[in-house]
Amino acid sequence: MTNTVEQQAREEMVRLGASFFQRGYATGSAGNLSLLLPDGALLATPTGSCLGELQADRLSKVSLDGAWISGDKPSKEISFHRALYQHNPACKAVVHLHCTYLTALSCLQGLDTENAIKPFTPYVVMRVGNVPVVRYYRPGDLRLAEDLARLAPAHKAFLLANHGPVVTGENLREAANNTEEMEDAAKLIFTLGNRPIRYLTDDEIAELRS
Ligand SMILES: O=C(O)[C@H](O)C(=O)COP(=O)(O)O
Ligand SMILES: [Zn+2]
Repeated sequence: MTNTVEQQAREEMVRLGASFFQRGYATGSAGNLSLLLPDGALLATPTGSCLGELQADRLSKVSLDGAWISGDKPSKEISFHRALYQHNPACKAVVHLHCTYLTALSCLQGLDTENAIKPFTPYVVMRVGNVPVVRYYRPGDLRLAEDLARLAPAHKAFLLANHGPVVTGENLREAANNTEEMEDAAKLIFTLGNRPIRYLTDDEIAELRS
């Protein structure tokens, strides 16, 4: 019987997965979630699982160095989740989705690889700062983990080219909120289309970061 804190973490992952699925942020078996447990192990969604149908007692438990401890077989992308925890101590949870607008953004040519979401509202800056783009690799390729490990010390959120977002947080709820804020920003980008945007000035951005 897992302890109360772990059991609550399991139930929160199931609840947030279901919320993402019911609101259309996740479909089919796309996406994966993880969080850092008090004992230093990771709780993660099993490979091939539907975020809308997670079962608390079947969630994958994995050590930070990658040993499969219990539950169903972990996500094929557990390597990039681990890389984020190992290279950014502030990272306590990771959300990866194929949500529509961020995935569409990830497919555009000519993205600024330093920051895919040029600030035009305050919220992405306030929540996650710049969102670097990781070049395309097939899902599960270990080079995703290598590239994210390099970016992790200085970033909280990332856009995998032609794939979708990877977003961290100090807990799973914050990583989810950060993800949803980014998806709203991406939706605004496509809503605004070719209309001239008044981007935030450097001073306005600096003020948000102070
Ligand atoms: O987000 C996804 O669906 C992953 O990119 C993927 O390919 C599936 O991986 P998982 O092993 O089901 O987490
Ligand atoms: Zn994916």
